Amino acid sequence: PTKRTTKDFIFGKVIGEGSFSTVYLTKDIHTSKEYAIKVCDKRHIIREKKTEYVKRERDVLNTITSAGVPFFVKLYCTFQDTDSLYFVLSYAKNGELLQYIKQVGAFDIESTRFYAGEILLALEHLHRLHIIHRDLKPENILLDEKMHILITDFGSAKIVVNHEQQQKVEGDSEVTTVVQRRNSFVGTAQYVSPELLTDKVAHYSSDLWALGCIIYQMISGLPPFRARNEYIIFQKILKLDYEFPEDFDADAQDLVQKLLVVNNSERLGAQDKENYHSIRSHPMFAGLDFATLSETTPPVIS
Ligand SMILES: NC(=O)Nc1ccc2c(c1)=C(Cc1cc(-c3cccc(C(=O)NCCN4CCCCC4)c3)c[nH]1)C(=O)N=2
Repeated sequence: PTKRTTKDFIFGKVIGEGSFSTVYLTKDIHTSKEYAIKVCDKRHIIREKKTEYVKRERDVLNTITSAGVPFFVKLYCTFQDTDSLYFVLSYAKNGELLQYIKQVGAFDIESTRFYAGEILLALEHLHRLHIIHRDLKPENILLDEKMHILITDFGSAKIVVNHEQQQKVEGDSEVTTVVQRRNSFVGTAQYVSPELLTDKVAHYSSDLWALGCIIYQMISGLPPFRARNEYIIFQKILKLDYEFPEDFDADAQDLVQKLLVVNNSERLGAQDKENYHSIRSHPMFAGLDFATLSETTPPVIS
């Protein structure tokens, strides 16, 4: 197939902003299909030394798209011009999960169970592909026209090469990258796991920590670790300094407490192999049919 160019698309409104990218709603002039095009500014990427991140995002998106697993944005094609790189991605008509949490303030337990279940299935697919997301948060969990999730933004993802549970980031460049990443965690500090703050090691269970934070936020409306600046948030994370509101669902509280464990190897699911059966079997998910979830009509968020 011939390489696409911007002339093949009608660019619409901005639907996402990153530190060196902007996401536009677009329409393919040949098929009238809608896509999201992520436009990355080449000069900014080079100046901020982010070329490795962009290459990794492309590689991870290619791996996920080729695997044909549900619950992730797909990468349809890429192209570039003098100034920019273009990623043509799935358009998630209903936007970010975060906007729904803000709109309704707190999900009922049925919606929380459903979306926590879809996120868990997505993490099983991702981790089976030996990929750690490392920046999972409600802004990166999108909702398609049927209100199923599509996870996006793999700029911070890690491809686990030694297939161990733990990916030791070796060499100064990695440590520097992680430190830079920690600094670049502005706005997402609330979901970062203790191990990413201390020994700079990426684990599959780092994504399970983020799941715990997201379940807490779906029910209470806010993330568990909150403060007026990142440094205090990091301190609270390392001290496990958070509380549950009075009326927090008991099963959800028990699951969150078993995911928000400082020692990542003791986190629920951390020792599971094929799938996260320890988490699937938690009372929070009683009655949820994981095998048919992606074909089930989602509950109306309320
Ligand atoms: N960093 C990234 O990779 N970012 C990406 C990548 C791919 C991608 C991406 C971001 C998308 C973001 C997106 C944003 C939106 C969107 C933006 C603004 C408004 C709305 C919107 O109003 N949706 C209707 C539902 N809302 C729900 C919340 C209350 C008001 C009504 C959607 C739709 N999709 C997308 O569709 N595809």
